[in-house]
Amino acid sequence: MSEGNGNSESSASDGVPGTDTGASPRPEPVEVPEALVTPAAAEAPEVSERPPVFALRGLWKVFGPQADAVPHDPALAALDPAELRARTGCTAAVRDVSFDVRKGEVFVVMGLSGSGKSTLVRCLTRLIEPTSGALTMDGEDVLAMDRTRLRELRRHRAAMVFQHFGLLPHRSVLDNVAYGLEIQGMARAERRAKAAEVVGKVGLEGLEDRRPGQLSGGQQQRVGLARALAVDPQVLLFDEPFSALDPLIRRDMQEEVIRLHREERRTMVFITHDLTEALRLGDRIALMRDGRVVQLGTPEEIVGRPADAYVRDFVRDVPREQVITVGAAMRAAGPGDGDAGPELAPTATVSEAIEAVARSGEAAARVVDGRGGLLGVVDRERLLGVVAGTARMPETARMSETGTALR
Ligand SMILES: Nc1ncnc2c1ncn2[C@@H]1O[C@H](COP(=O)(O)OP(=O)(O)OP(=O)(O)O)[C@@H](O)[C@H]1O
Repeated sequence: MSEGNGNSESSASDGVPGTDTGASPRPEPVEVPEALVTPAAAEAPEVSERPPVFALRGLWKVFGPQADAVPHDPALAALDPAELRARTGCTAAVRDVSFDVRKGEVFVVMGLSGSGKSTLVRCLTRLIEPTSGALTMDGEDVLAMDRTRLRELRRHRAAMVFQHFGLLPHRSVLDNVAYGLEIQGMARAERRAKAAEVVGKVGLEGLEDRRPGQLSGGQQQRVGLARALAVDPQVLLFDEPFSALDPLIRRDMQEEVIRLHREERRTMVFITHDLTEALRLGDRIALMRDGRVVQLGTPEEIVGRPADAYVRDFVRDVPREQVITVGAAMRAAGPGDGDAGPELAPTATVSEAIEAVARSGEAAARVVDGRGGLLGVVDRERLLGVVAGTARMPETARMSETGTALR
């Protein structure tokens, strides 16, 4: 068993026909989250300015007897999932997907069961072989890598954290954490020292000598996370790591990921079918449906400006005021706007602005930059418009960055 190369690990839906329902069901209502502010947004440089780690262009993964023909035949490529299956026996799990995962971001792949999330993320390290398209990591052609180079990629550069922790039952926590380093050939003393360091990082001090069976689910997942971190990969890939955990533990683990990301700024790709989790963790979210990326954007963009009726329906129950910032909701300042009302940074949420305005008794809040310069104003009407879903969010360059737009 190895999560280093991950070959023995498979998600519940891998290879399980019947998880593809063809027609996409309606999304489940979301749990009402407390604060959905993008975790790294405030301090990080613009995501669009960072170099890509993974770059995907026109990537396809088709399962079935005529797989290779589908991407190259416009008539077949245009069929909906049910028609494609009926005509060819094939499932296009990933359809013509293009995007960049940028250095230091938490890139969330979200979608309902069967939308292609696991297949897509497994294609990144060729645990599943893409059918066609282009894929690079740090500019290097992943599809041209030989076995040795691929193994290196999986062991050193991109580590996977799975839902089923894949821990070795007869080994201690410390030796489980050290496992990836052992595969890399690191000497025992050195790898145990490194593992001990990482155990501390994920809050497992004192449990080093326990066996996995003596740990709770949350603790086991921490071991899985520590094992992936121990090899110091450039990218962490999470495949629904927390979906088996109960809600409170799950929340703890999400906080853990946010904290680790704040500390290390490691690039993370995180699969989830849970919108609340996606909004909480993601710098950007790729929302998948039937193998396609139907929208790619920040949580604020997805909630504030859904690309189509499907996305709108998906985010319908999200408390918009907790996601949308005053930077997006503000209007230009007019005469007399400059001197009254509380001051807010553009990254403050509408919810925070409502509270600030209510406390101040003023009619509006002023949105100011770091030096106190007035950027705009959010008045009561604007704030209510966001809550009611009637406010129009401004178009930004990043909002138009969908998979297809990149080609
Ligand atoms: N080995 C396979 N052979 C045939 N079809 C497959 C295979 N693996 C996945 N599929 C199909 O590809 C589609 C996408 O599956 P995938 O597991 O990537 O979805 P997912 O979004 O990760 O779903 P879940 O959230 O349930 O894990 C589904 O229709 C699935 O049935």
